Amino acid sequence: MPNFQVDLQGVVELLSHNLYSGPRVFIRELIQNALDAITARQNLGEEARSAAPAPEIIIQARGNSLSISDNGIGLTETEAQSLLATIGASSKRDELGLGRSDFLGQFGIGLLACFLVSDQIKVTSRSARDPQAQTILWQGNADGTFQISTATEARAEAGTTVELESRPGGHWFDFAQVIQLVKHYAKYLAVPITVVGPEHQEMVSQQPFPWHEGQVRRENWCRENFGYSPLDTFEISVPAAGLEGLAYVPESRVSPNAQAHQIYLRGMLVNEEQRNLLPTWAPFVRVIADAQYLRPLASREGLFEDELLETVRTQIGEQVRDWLKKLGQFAPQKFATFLKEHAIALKAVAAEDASMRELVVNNLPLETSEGMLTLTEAMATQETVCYTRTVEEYRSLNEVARAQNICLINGGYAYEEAIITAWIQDTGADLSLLDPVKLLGRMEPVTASEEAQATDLIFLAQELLNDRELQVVIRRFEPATVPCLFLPDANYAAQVVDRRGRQAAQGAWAQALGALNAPSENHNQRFVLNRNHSIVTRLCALEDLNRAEILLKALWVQCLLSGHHPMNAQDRTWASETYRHLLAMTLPEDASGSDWPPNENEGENDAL
Ligand SMILES: Nc1ncnc2c1ncn2[C@@H]1O[C@H](COP(=O)(O)OP(=O)(O)OP(=O)(O)O)[C@@H](O)[C@H]1O
Repeated sequence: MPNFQVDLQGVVELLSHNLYSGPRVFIRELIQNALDAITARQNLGEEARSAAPAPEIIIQARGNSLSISDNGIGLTETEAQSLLATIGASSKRDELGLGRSDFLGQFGIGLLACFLVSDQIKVTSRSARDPQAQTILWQGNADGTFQISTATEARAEAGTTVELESRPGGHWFDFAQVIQLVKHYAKYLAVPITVVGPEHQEMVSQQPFPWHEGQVRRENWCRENFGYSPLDTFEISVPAAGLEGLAYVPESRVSPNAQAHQIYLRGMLVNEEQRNLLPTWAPFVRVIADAQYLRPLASREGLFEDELLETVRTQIGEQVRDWLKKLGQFAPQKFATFLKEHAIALKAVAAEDASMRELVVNNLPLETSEGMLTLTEAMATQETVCYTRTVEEYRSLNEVARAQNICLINGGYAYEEAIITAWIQDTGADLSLLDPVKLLGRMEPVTASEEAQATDLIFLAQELLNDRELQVVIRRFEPATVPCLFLPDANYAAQVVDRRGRQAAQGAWAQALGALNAPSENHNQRFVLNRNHSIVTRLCALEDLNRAEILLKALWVQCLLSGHHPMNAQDRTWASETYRHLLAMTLPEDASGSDWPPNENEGENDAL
């Protein structure tokens, strides 16, 4: 049966454009092969291991050519024939064809990356399996041809050398370039790598990972690599994945995009921007870690999403929670800074994640009518706790709610209502949206004679405010300094949001939204006059209904302004009238009161 034909150039094109981030990955693939060969030699057994020289990798960067030598397992002629020239063939898979966890390679394509920078790959190798093994020379070409022969010059030791020739004008094999690339991928590798240049040489691997360093160096690493000073650092470890690492929490808030982790596999860099290493609820932690057993993607530039990675995420998540707990217990000042700096990120996550919600609810103070309190503090110390959906509603009602022994929480800031409602669902806590009717129910009714005295006034106010579809009532409530109160109904916040949406919408959308969401008729709204306030007491006794009307309009306007409620055209006109009356009263000729109230028709539509 005929075999498939392979267009090598087509395959190399495919790798370079769809798999690898760029030609520079050739050096990573070569180092990984050298490292796997050293591991394979160590796997030969105790005897072979003790007879083998100390592992090392030497790279010669000569500008127009590059060679990399290892003293690993080497290749026999048969192995070279079957493994080097067959795309997809690899010696690093087990009997079931699965990648073996002690090797970095498994796909059998890595060596092809060399064709991204060279038209020729020359491999000189001597196998460590057989002391009598000959040195073989395999030469593969970008046009898809290859030759294999016995090398004219025998290697003294087992191992492999791969040589590449630069294309005209190529810069990949310059000494400085090679040093930079090797450092990038392999500076933490345990095996020594020496890069030899035309004039000097440099040892570039075997740098300690930051978790093997003292605190000062750990922090410096963070500044140099993540670009910020850490508020705190803690070690992480997931034995099931052979993972060790260091987690950094920034001193001040960082953009969510900064949640990119540095991940290494057995000392080789896989990805500097790994995203799925931590649970999404921990955007305030950035990690550098090295793992033995996580699986890389074929591109080797990310991690394969499997059960082990899921375990890593869960266990690192638990370690972040432990760190938070300890920080709260033993470093309250740092913990406070953490909460302050990362409040928005914490709240965003808490709206979705129950465990983060617990942390936020127990530790993040919210604005309440009793001062800054955490949700659990408010629930533990206050008899009745309610929340508002908007900042405006909170501002207009917090003093009055407080006086009626209701602790009011401002749920108008980002994520707060979502956290509160989710927490009520989690715990069944006795906490609800403030119902203005309930607030009204807590106010003291006036006596029958006071009610009778106020009848005309209430009737007049009802008539004046006819368009607002509200009920005017009179009660006694604290604080006595508040003469009146506008109590929107419980859906008020939703209406405000709706209204803002309609105002922001343009053209046809505005019309469509307007038709769908026409302002609803609302008879649950109340305008409450406070009989405890001296002006209201005097107003009830006032027989001059002209004056009463002016004062009622002024009270209404003041009530809207102090509660940050929206004003319509009529409210604005009344506001102008009120100011005009005030100004007229303060002028010397009007101070006698002879011309008071001033003529209603003068400057009717003047806006102040
Ligand atoms: N330095 C080396 N020493 C010994 N054998 C080598 C060396 N380099 C490559 N080989 C052999 O060539 C095979 C193919 O290498 P290649 O880099 O293409 O794929 P791989 O390393 O097996 O898998 P991956 O594509 O995941 O890197 C390897 O499996 C290995 O057997």
